[in-house]
Amino acid sequence: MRIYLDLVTRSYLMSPPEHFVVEYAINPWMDTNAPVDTELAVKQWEGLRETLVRLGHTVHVLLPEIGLPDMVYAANGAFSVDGVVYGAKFKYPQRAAEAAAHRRFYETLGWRYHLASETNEGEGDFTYLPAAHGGLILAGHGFRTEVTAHAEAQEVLGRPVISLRLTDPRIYHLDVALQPLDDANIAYYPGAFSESAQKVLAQLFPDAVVATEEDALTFGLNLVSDGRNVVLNSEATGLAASLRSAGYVPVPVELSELKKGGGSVKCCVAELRG
Ligand SMILES: CN(C)C(=N)NCCC[C@H](N)C(=O)O
Repeated sequence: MRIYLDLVTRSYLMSPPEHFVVEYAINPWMDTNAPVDTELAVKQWEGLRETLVRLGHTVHVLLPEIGLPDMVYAANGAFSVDGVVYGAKFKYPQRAAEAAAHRRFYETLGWRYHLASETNEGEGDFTYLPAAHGGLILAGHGFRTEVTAHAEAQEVLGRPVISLRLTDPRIYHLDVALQPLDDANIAYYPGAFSESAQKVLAQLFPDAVVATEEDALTFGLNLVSDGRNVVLNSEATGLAASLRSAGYVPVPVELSELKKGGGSVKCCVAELRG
């Protein structure tokens, strides 16, 4: 039987997809000719927000802005650890203005905000495990975040950063390939990483839930876990079964419209680590 030591109430930031459309293509999932149902996207997003609230968590809402259709992917706006925020600096100009909206939010909370010099996409490519090896940041590079941002994040946040190179363009952010399940363990798909990164992950996380390519491409790993409940895309039925066998409680949600922009559960949810 699994004992849920890490189960605490968490705080999240989400931004509703009121202006969500696919009018540019900056990742392999985006097709500007495929119709998007914005109303359905809002309904599905609301289902995700309600799920997190029902599980006992706090969800703050960042007002969406006209002309920033990807703002719904709130995880990409910053990365915070212990009330210190490393701001995003987006790779593509289409998303650049989102960083300022996130900055205003964190400054309202009174958190210390650091403006990044290096290109990075917040929690898209950074994650934190407080109880792994004394507190470890895992960071992806290869498609969006520059590896130089990993060193900058380590300086700003004062935690060791493990750099992991991503190699599959369909899996262009770390949070499509790997997510923490609790404060010390992860689920990940090895095939998304370089051989060396795979060795590093196997060494650091011998008890990880190892996912398949299908789990990753159904955006199953783009999950939000509170240490017990794992909220994940309803298409990822294989990963849900693996998580259940490992002692977690999968909580499927439908987010088909937001997959058209190249994201799912985790992309829509920034964790506020105060
Ligand atoms: C899980 N992923 C990939 C995220 N963390 N974010 C989704 C960003 C989608 C946006 N259209 C883009 O391409 O930037």
